[in-house]
Amino acid sequence: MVYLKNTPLEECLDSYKKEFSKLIEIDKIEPEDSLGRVCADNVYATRSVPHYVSSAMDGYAVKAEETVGANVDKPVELKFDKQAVYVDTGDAVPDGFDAVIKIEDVNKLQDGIEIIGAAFKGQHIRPIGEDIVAHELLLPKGKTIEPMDVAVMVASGTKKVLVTSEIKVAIIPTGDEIVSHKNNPQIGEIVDSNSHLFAALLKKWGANPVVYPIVKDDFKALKETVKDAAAKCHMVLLNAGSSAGKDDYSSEVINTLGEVYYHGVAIKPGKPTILGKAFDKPIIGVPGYPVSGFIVMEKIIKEIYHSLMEITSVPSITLKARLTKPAVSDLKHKEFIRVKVGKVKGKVVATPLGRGSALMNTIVHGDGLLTVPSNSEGHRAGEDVEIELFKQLDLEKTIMAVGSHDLCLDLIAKGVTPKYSLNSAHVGSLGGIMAIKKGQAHMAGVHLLDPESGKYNIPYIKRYISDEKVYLLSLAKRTQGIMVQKGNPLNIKQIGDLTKISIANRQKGAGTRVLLDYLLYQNGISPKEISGYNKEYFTHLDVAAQVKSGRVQAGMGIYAASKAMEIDFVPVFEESYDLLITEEFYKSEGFKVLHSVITSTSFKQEVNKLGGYNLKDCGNIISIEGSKKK
Ligand SMILES: Nc1nc2c(c(=O)[nH]1)N[C@H]1C(S)=C(S)[C@@H](COP(=O)(O)OP(=O)(O)OC[C@H]3O[C@@H](n4cnc5c(N)ncnc54)[C@H](O)[C@@H]3O)O[C@H]1N2
Ligand code: MOO
Repeated sequence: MVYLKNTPLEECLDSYKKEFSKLIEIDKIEPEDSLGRVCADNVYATRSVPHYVSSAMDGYAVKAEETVGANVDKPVELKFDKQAVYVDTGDAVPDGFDAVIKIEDVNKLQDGIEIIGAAFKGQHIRPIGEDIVAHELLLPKGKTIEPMDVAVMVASGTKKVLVTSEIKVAIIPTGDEIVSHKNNPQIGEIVDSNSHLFAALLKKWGANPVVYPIVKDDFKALKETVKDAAAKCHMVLLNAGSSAGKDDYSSEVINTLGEVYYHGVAIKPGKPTILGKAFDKPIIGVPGYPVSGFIVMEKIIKEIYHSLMEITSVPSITLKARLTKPAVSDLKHKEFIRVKVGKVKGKVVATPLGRGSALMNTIVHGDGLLTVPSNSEGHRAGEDVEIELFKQLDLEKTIMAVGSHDLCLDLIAKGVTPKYSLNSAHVGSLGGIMAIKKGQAHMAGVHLLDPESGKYNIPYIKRYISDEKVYLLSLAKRTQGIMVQKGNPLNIKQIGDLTKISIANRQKGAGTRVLLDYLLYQNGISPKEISGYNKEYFTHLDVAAQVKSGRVQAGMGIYAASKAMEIDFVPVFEESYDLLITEEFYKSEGFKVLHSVITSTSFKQEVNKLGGYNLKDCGNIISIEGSKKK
């Protein structure tokens, strides 16, 4: 079967947008009801603000020329009514008066005031139109109305504002496996989260989403639903069924009702997007994977929506950052890579996150997008790139943690919020040490056993970080063990038992993998004797999930992960999970906040609730001097 074409994004958008005339329906509404709506015409002020000469302070209106020469040695006296009139802030300044002296700067007498300083003409006076002048342009056509826009319209006399009618966008979730979030999903069933994502985005943009009930993979049912949606809405989004699987009907349905212009856009994620037209309306097939859906909404649907509504797009917030890891890309697609951003040693750094189109967490925990154009193979680590931020970030208040993951880090993240935000990227203990060495992180979670000395972390830190002083904060002693299926049906008791079963392992450089290697070595077992030794997973929870699913019978990990996955645990070893900290971060305010969280009673209580941790040394810090440091 011939798969989809791969048309460049800009080419698709340019020609597709031209297919549709602008939506010219207009509502005339009161300004107070207009928040989030889009101006269908320029809005001009009908009244100046302020519309009379007013006092900016509580005090006395005076005539500037009568105050000339006043000083401490020669105070000037001004009589009430003719020379000085009391005014509150906002009061009209009487005719003939041209300055206001603040009440605290006058000495009140029986029949007037005494002043010890001259007032200049216009002092503390707000002239007519100081803020807004009648007939000036308040809001241009195409502007989305914000809270202060409502206020200026009301203040400057707008009685009715012309806004573009809210566009109705149909969202049709499809797929035999898709169920409502109100159901308890069975194996093979997937909760419809996309409809909620799309509806929320559309609402944020000011559109009116209409979510249809989930439609099964049935050509006729799908066709009827699209027909109904096109009759009732301005645009139709068909979700999933966009690729070329046996039950992927979106393209066929659109072609039957109208025409498919493009099937396959050269972007990643989002490749199988379908741009079509039926009944003169845009009918768009959005890919099923949630991140693909998000990118297609942001990069395609938003553009089309803005074009139909003649909305002026607000440019996104961008920032230059240095990549901590390579971001490779293929030549065929424009790729949108999610990244985390932080500031370490005065440099803004960005760490690429997982690429999977199903990974919603990369949007939730990510800070922005790195766009790699087609015809580019991407970027090397250390290159400066531009990041499009999801939201404004306070980089001075961001703590970058790169290294091994532990559930305690999530509790620390909760504890430092809202003063700071903890950004963590999981690259294993060794990856964390290297990130500290390269100045790409403030701290790294580490738990690496040195097989020769039997000591944790310090030998590795000394080996890899030789030219600077760093600090090691003891977080917890963690019980590492063998995670097994509930009830331990295979009666696994020790490392030797792993030779009889299949396991899931951690990635190279992960402390848990180093520990497994050490224990295998001590027991005289070669990794080759362990089935599944080369199956790599990035977190304890990933391994626990493999065990829970029954795909493997065991995996090394921490107690808390087995507890979270409701499987069983055979304790084997107590290891040190520490935080490696740069000197710069150690001396910062952020570290003080972090340390106070770690040593708080509430943090310790929460860690103890997770189980499998010993906190006797928690919070202790040692410094490690680089051997090459002069
Ligand atoms: N043989 C090929 N298969 C696929 C290709 C390909 O090139 N060749 N492309 C992959 C890419 S890339 C994407 S993206 C997806 C697009 O899939 P569809 O749009 O056809 O959607 P489905 O296959 O039905 O579902 C994919 C995935 O998304 C989940 N999904 C669907 N709807 C929802 C929803 N409402 N809420 C949450 N999640 C949803 C669905 O369960 C699947 O897991 O195709 C690849 N395949
Ligand atoms: O296009 Mo898919 O959206 O790459 O995952």
